[in-house]
This record gives sequence, C-alpha cells and structure tokens, in this order.
Amino acid sequence: MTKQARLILEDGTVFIGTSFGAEEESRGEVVFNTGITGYQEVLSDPSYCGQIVTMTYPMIGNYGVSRDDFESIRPFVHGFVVREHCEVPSNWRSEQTIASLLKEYNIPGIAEVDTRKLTRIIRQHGTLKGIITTSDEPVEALLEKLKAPLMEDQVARVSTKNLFPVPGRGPRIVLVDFGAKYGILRELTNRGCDVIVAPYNVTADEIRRIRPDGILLSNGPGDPKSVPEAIHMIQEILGEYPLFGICLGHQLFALACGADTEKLKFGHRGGNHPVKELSTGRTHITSQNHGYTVTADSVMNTDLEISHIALNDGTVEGLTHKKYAAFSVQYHPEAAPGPYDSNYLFDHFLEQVTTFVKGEKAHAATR
Ligand SMILES: NC(=O)CC[C@H](N)C(=O)O
Repeated sequence: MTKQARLILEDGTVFIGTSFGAEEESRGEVVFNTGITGYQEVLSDPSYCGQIVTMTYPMIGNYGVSRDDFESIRPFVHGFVVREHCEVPSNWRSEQTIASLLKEYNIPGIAEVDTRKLTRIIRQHGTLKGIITTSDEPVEALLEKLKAPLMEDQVARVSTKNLFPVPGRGPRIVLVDFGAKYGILRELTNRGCDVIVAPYNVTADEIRRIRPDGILLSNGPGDPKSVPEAIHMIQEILGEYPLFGICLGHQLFALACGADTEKLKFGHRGGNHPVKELSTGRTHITSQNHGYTVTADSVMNTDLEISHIALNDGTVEGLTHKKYAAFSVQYHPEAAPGPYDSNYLFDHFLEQVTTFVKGEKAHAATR
C-alpha cells in the first residue's frame, strides 16, 4: 500500500504525491538537480545537507544503489523528490533500491510529483523552504513550522571531528574537510598523495605542524560566511603552501582574499554546466552543485583574477591568485557524478605542489 505524502513550499504551494523512503517529516531548502544519472552521488554528497533535492529527470532509481558509488559514508539530503522512482532496478551492481536506502537513513522521499512545475516555481521565485510530511496536519500548521530558521551548522555536522591520514608515498596534502566528497580523495590518492584529512576548524598552526606540501579546501554545505574559522585559517596560511579550493573551498578562498559571496537565485546543480576558461577560450562541461557564488565585482580590488566563468549566466566559476600558487573553482573537477573535462585541474595542482617541494629542497640544501 503506498502512503500519501505532501511537499509544502513556503509560498503555500502544496504537492500531493506518494511516500517512499522513510515516513518522516523533514524541512529543508528545496533545490533541483538536472542530472539524468548520478542520483546516488547526489544523495550522498554532503554539500546537500539541509536541502530537499528534486531531480528534474522523470525516472530515478533505475540502476539501483551500489556500495561502490557513494560519495561519502551516508546520504545527506533532507528529502528527495522525484516524478517516478524505480522499485525494480536493473543492474548487476545494484544492492538495494533508493527507497530502501532512504528508509535506512530516515530520509523521506516523495514520488509522483510534477517535478516540472516544482522546478518552474523554484526558477521563478528562487530557492524556497519546504517540508515533506506523511501526516494529515493542516497546511497552515506546516507553513508555521517552515517559519523557523533552517539548520545553519551543516559544515560542523558533516566534517570529520579529528585529523586522520590516508597514507601514500607522494606529496603530503592536507584536505580540509568541509563535507568532502570521496571523489576528491580518490583523485589525490590516484596520484599517490599522502593525504591528511583535517576538520573544518583546523588552525593554521595545526596545518603547519603536519608539514604539508599543499592544501586542498573541499566542497561543503551551506553559506560560506557561516564558516568564519576557515576564512581566518586561510588568511593566515595563504602563500605558505600551494592551495586549491573546490566549490565551498573556492568561496572560502575568495572570502579570505577579500572578495565577497552572494546567494544565487536558484543555483547550479547538474552534470552539464558549460564553463569557459578565460586564458584559453576553451569551454568545459562541468559537474556543479552550488547555491552561492563569488560576486564578480568584488574580485576587482583583490589579488585574485577571474579564471573561469559560467556560460549560462556569466557568474564566477574560477579564481587564480596573482601572487601565490593558489587557485580555485566553483564546479567539481572530481565529477562523481558528471563529466571529467576538468580533471586536469588536479594535475595542475600537483604540478604546483611538485614545484613547491623542489623549491623547499633547494632551500634546505643552501641552509
Ligand atoms: N558543493 C559545494 O561545495 C557547495 C558550496 C555551497 N554550500 C553552495 O551552495 O554554494
């Protein structure tokens, strides 16, 4: 027996659908992702913590869920909205359905929603708060619940609590974990790096003690301005080691260098966002998931240079520091899910790291 579920938006719109996953009530910011595949990576990307995600592709779950496709230890979305969810996946790698996965983690799903209508509302009004429920509570009472502020400490919730190593014999990289996807870790370990994963509030001194050869600032959920300790740490350590920022890491790098960030109307979430690299004029198709952006005008009076822009709306997609080996991108070069066009950025970072290591050795030899 399928149970009825409702999705209520803060503007009063009510979507009636069927419940799948957990029969829980959950609030969150309602966002849409345009990926045709990659739902498992979306569900487990910690950057979605606090958000109710709707997939614009009309059938989700066809290839099931596999142990090997998670992007973190567990799903982090606060709710999942689909047109149709597949109850009988067809894939030899599949171990369970999305419904059973969501149930395991107490996350509600709602199916049979007109996701085109929902997406149009979000595109017209901008991102809205929403609530998924299987209760019969009147809409007014649910709208009242939506007035309370949403979670703001997502980064502290999803980040590791302690430092831990992922040993390798290559350059030592401190990966500051604001909610890092496994894909980033995979790209580093594939290149032989000796990775030390650090909590979001690691201090500059703690990083120095690790004697790294480079720093990678990860992706993560929420507003970059809600992580002031990280901005402070970056300001202190900037210029000492090569630095690469991805998504939230890019926004924090920008804030640390004196630029500003703002919220986009409805964000960029999907696997086919065209981005132009200004130095070559090349266009890369990128994987994206962000609601905030670096304000282009604010870059002007800083030591940063805009390196990439989004072709859909002209917003900032990449930054390079004019004096130091430090750069960042708003999109996801680790893909997972999405195209690998931008994978070369990890090689670029490692080149900077190698140059740094050589310089350090030369310096030591003269001491
Ligand atoms: N994937 C990310 O790192 C997202 C960054 C930030 N939370 C945003 O929404 O813009």
